[in-house]
Amino acid sequence: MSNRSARLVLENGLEFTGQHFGATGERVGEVVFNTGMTGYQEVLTDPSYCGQIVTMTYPLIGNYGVNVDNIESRQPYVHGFVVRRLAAEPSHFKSLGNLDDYLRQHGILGISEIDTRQLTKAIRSDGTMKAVLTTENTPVSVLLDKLAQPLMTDQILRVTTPQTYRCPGEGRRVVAIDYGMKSGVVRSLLARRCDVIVVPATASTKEILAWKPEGVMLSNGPGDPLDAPYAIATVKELIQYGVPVFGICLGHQLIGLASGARTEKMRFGHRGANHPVKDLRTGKVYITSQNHGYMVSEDSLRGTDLILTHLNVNDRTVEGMMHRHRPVFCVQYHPEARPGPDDSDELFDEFMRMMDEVGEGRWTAHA
Ligand SMILES: NC(=O)CC[C@H](N)C(=O)O
Repeated sequence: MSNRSARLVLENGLEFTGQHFGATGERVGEVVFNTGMTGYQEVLTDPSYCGQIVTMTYPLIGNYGVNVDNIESRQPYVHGFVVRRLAAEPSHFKSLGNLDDYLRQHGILGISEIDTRQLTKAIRSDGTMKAVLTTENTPVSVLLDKLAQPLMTDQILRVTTPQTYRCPGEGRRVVAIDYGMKSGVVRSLLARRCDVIVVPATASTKEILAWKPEGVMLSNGPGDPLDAPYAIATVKELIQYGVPVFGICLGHQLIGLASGARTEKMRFGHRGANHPVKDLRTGKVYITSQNHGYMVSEDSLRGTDLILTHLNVNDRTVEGMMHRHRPVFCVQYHPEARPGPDDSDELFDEFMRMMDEVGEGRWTAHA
């Protein structure tokens, strides 16, 4: 191989050769595709992608460079980044540098000049697969042996905040459980003047309630929700206690599991900025930002206290639920947007109203 070349090898044996950018080395992950035309920096820094190699279906990436505003966490968490063409000379008034340098600084491997259409079609037909991205000369047989090993299952613990911290505000006190939270979630709460206390994923119910929260926010996060039994147990206790709870993405899945519903792995998931979701309560359709590979199974809601509130218009999968007897609701998509549309921003207002109603003793169950 030339010293600029890199390879992406999938567990089904498919091999792509391209040009490397960013860091060098070898890294394994689950290969997934995102269909957003923009938003690569938000994708790179969304901790929900920890453990995954992401390919962008839009063919030109890096064209507006990198800046300090479009980040969703402390650092990029993806295990690799795959693009068709990397823009050599970015142009944007906010741009502070290029993607190549940015990924190198953060130790993330990138590969360009890949037929991302073929790769995406392979993922769509064979489902999400393990893959290895390498700039080394490792023989394919050795790479495939590596792929035979199970992937990590402790992503949440790798990305959650090690310590509790506070983003002060004058308004309602919200404890946000950080399972790998995008900063957009805190930003949306602070925009509503909330006093936000961010706690680690392993925080106990007692620790959470000691803050006397008016509401609890369950964040997005990486991996299979079944790999976090400690989180399912805490969410179950919080629901029983009766504190208002709003869950986003992984938070939604945890509410499902804590209430006796099931989750399952999707064939290739939803990752992009234009997924249509219908609010069954109003009939209104929203264009949503999404990033998930697991979902709550609709048939498993039967017999639980959860009511289906939102459905994906493309494939009719569960996109939102609320609790019959408790002030708890959640969505599988991202009202905090970034990347993607702000259409669902009002869900944060719904959370504010719910906290007011509970605080003033006006909240009534749905049953
Ligand atoms: N963005 C998220 O919270 C993703 C949730 C979960 N890790 C999934 O892939 O389904």
